[in-house]
Amino acid sequence: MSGRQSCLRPVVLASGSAARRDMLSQAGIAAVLQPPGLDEAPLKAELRAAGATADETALALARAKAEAALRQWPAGRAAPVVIAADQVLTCGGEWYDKPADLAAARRQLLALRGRTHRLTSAAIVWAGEDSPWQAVDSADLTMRRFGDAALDACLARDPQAALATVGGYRMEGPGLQLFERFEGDWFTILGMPLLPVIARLRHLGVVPE
Ligand SMILES: Nc1nc2c(ncn2[C@H]2C[C@H](O)[C@@H](COP(=O)(O)OP(=O)(O)OP(=O)(O)O)O2)c(=O)[nH]1
Repeated sequence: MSGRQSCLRPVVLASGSAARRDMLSQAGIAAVLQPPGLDEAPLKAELRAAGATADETALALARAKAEAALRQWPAGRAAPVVIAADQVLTCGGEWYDKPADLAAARRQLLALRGRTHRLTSAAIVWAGEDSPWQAVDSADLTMRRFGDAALDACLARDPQAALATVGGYRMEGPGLQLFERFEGDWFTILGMPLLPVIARLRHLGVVPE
């Protein structure tokens, strides 16, 4: 079969993330989008209070999103292959969440200015096994000591990024101007360790070897 998806099972992306939607689609993976509708905050707080690491937290949240999507899957339809992911931002022992508004995004970016923060992205691929396949990867991103003018220009050019991303920036957009360097996988930064996920889909026969 050509490079078409060969699996009879639908692939579900349990995410409302445009970045995850786009990276799968651009890689030629057709997925049904099913945002999990999960309130992550209480689970994240519980995990942190229990001393979970960023890796453990991102994996647990990704799994919770996959479970939420499976609960919504219509009975009687072919069981899907579910992909879910989560991303955690940490810096100097502090954990950061998606900014609530532009002012919070500005404060958060000022807090990260001139420092290196870590993005930890976890993915779950669940095809009905007792326990799902999982992968977690991190990238370290160093921000310049940018001026207020550069920050305000970035927020003005890409206000959506400030609210749709955990860091308040899009690396593939004007946010890149705030950075000095980064080390790690590009897709991990965008929100999901994509190559291991595609390798898992190959293993499951969803995409050809
Ligand atoms: N386009 C883009 N998105 C980014 C970047 N860095 C982080 N993100 C996005 C990916 C995720 O959508 C978001 C991380 O937050 P979450 O892991 O909680 O996912 P989100 O709530 O967006 O979607 P989901 O929980 O999967 O429904 O930040 C970037 O540089 N570019």
